[in-house]
Amino acid sequence: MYVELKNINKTFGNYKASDNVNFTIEQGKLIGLLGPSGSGKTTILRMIAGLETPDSGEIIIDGKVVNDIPASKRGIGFVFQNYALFRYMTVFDNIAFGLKIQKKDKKYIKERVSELVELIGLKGLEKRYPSQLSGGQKQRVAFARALAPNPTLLLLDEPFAAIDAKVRQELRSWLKEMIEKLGVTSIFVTHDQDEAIEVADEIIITNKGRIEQIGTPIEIYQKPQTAFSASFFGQTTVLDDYTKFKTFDVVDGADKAIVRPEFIKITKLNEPFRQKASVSVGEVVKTAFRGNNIEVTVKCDGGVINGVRGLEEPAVYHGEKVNVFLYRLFVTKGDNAFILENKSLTEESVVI
Ligand SMILES: Nc1ncnc2c1ncn2[C@@H]1O[C@H](COP(=O)(O)OP(=O)(O)OP(=O)(O)O)[C@@H](O)[C@H]1O
Repeated sequence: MYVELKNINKTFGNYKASDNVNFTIEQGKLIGLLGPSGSGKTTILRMIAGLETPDSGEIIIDGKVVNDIPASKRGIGFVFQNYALFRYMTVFDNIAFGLKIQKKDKKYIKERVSELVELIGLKGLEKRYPSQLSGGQKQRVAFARALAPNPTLLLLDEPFAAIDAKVRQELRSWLKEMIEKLGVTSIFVTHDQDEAIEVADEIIITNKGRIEQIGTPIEIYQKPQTAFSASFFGQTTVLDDYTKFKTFDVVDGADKAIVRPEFIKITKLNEPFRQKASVSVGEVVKTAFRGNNIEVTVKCDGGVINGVRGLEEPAVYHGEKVNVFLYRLFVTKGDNAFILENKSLTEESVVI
């Protein structure tokens, strides 16, 4: 394991920003720390960097406990959301900054900076000042500056937050490619689920100072282990009473049932559908064109749910009665989440 946090606690006043945080990260992985505002993501990053001290617990990097090692000696690169470039320094000098502090010789600095300028695709702009760069370019320079001293670990705090939507998209894929190519273990903080899904090899979900779940984006999306991960991730609707939908097991003491649009099949009454015997009938209360599909909101006996229909399927209209079939749902009980599959599907597979 390359980075390990063991029983980390950190309190600010009477607020527990880290509550017994434990996780391990393998070398070369790109990890997303994802959670709502105030859930303790930045605190974790700052403790790893050495900018904040845990009240208890151990931070281990490359097999060594680093709690007592100052930030400057941890060999970590840091990229902040607001670029934090030195305004009165050129691109070259910004990137060279860490190397000058390390007292590297001029020849080495020149070579290293030109290698990095090439890597970030800004060759020819070495003499520009930050004010003469776009947001995306500034963030690339910040990335190169953090990489210049060959850090063993790269920490990025909301690295895309200050960048406008279109460039952000480009920068995300660029960063992912770059980190894969360099193989440097990296942890980035985000509160944006799409960003975490798209960029991270693994996601650590934080909530109220605790770790809710750790896994690949697909694992967390498909198998949320806690009530929080089930409702935080993806576009969800909560049902009033899932037992009104046919062929599901009933969980004693369940609090909520959560569905995602891809768990639902909405069909017209006369449309052929294999599980027709197990559908519920609902009424369309809203339709919205979403570019690559139509979002359809249906009021059923068990609650109001959102599903999607493809653009090539026959249209459904406001006020129309439709069939609704739920493939699966997440049921929460306390902090736990369970996945319930529609029994009509399993029964059918037994028959086959
Ligand atoms: N130096 C500090 N002094 C006092 N309270 C702090 C300090 N740093 C963080 N906190 C508090 O600790 C909690 C967790 O903060 P943290 O910045 O780690 O959350 P976050 O998940 O990164 O949130 P955001 O997405 O808003 O940045 C917050 O309630 C915050 O106000």
